[in-house]
Amino acid sequence: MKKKLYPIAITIAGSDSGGGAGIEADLKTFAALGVHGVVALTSVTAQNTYQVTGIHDLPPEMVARQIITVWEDIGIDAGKTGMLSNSEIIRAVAETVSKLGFPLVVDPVMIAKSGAPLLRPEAMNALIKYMVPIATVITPNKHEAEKITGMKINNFEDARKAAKYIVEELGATAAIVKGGHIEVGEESIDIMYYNGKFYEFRAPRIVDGCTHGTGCSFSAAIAVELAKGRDIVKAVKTAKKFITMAIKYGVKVGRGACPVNPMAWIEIPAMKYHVIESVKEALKIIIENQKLFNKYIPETGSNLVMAIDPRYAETINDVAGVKGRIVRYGDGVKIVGPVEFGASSHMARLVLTAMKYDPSIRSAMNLKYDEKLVERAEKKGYIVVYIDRRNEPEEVRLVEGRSIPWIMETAFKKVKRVPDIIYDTGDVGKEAMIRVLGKTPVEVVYKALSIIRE
Ligand SMILES: Cc1ncc(COP(=O)(O)OP(=O)(O)O)c(N)n1
Ligand SMILES: Cc1ncsc1CCOP(=O)(O)O
Repeated sequence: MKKKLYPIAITIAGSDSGGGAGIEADLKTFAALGVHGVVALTSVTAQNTYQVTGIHDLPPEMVARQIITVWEDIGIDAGKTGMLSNSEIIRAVAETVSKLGFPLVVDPVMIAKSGAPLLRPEAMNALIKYMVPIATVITPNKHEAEKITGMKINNFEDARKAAKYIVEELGATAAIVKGGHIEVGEESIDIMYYNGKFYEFRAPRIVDGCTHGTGCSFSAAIAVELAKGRDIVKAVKTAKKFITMAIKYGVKVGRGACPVNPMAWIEIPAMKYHVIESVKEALKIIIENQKLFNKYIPETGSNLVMAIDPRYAETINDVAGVKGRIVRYGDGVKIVGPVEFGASSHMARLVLTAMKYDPSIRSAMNLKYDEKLVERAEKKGYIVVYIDRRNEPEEVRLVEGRSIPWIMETAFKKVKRVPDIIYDTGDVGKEAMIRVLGKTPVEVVYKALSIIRE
């Protein structure tokens, strides 16, 4: 069968005016995972990260009409439901989806993270009676699974029983009981029952991540993978990876539970590509001027680095640099290895610390200390800071990796901003060094060239 270039996924769900959950989270998820998303809106909510102040349900015929209208022209390969709000909407959706017959992920939304009810109490039975049997996959959390099954879920054994019950007694094809609030440990474990077997999906638990919209985005990601024709197990595996990243790199806005970030899935790889290209572009300028740089490459070698966006940069693995560094070679220089993330330790930590003070400073390079370079930098009006490494406290010296952050912190304290240049004249076993900082590698290299040139 010929593969479709644009698989279509539908979200049948409510709108979250805060942009974190509901159709807003679903459409971001659809786009990030590469399908065309279409919508049947069920309800408009006035909502932010900590409260829901209003709910306005659409007429059930209008919900059904949206699904049918999209189907007739664009087609639907798979769908998901979110907030269905009342029993009339549930019936209209169940009837329409059953007629059209596409795979459906049911996220049995009942209560918002903020605590507001999103399903009327009168609709609980309709949800169990009409939605569960047509679910290809249903994705309840602990509370939702308890409501659907009438069981108490206190551990993974209970979660297994509930998942099996939802499939064997209530008629879903597969049921995933999400482990977010069950036996809280180092991992977040979801339990799925499907085709007579149990499956576990594990991911490291993100302690301080953003969770508003988690259920929406997770179920939307499963729907995407089903729309692409993946089997249920593969679809859930991808969705688990996807949601872990969306929680970890959440959108830190609002006073309540901050929203997940489905765009992280594509934004981070795109950024990494851009960062690598930026370092490479600047390395070309170094090679074009290698005779000038030759004299100013330190014995330990030089590195040129750039970090990804400060919203995402955490460790040296988020900073790209030259593997094996830049070294002196004949009367020029040699770029020893490829540009890679995690290739630099010293300059990467310098930039990570600088970004805490000024997120726009994402790049740096080190040069051999020469007083002429310092003089020229001062003459040019750069902010230049001298650090006396003999003042490095004992507790900093003794801890691997603490010196560079200390140098940056001390320099910042002196001039109340991230300087253009931080230099030191060395200490026992420590080579004297000039560090040039800037927004981009090209800016850093031109800054370096401007003080190297006589
Ligand atoms: C319109 C709308 N739909 C669904 C939700 C639920 O989202 P959230 O409160 O973050 O809970 P989960 O996504 O984890 O189930 C909502 N708040 N609004
Ligand atoms: C600044 C510096 N200090 C010791 S080695 C060195 C050069 C660059 O090191 P890295 O490749 O770890 O950034």
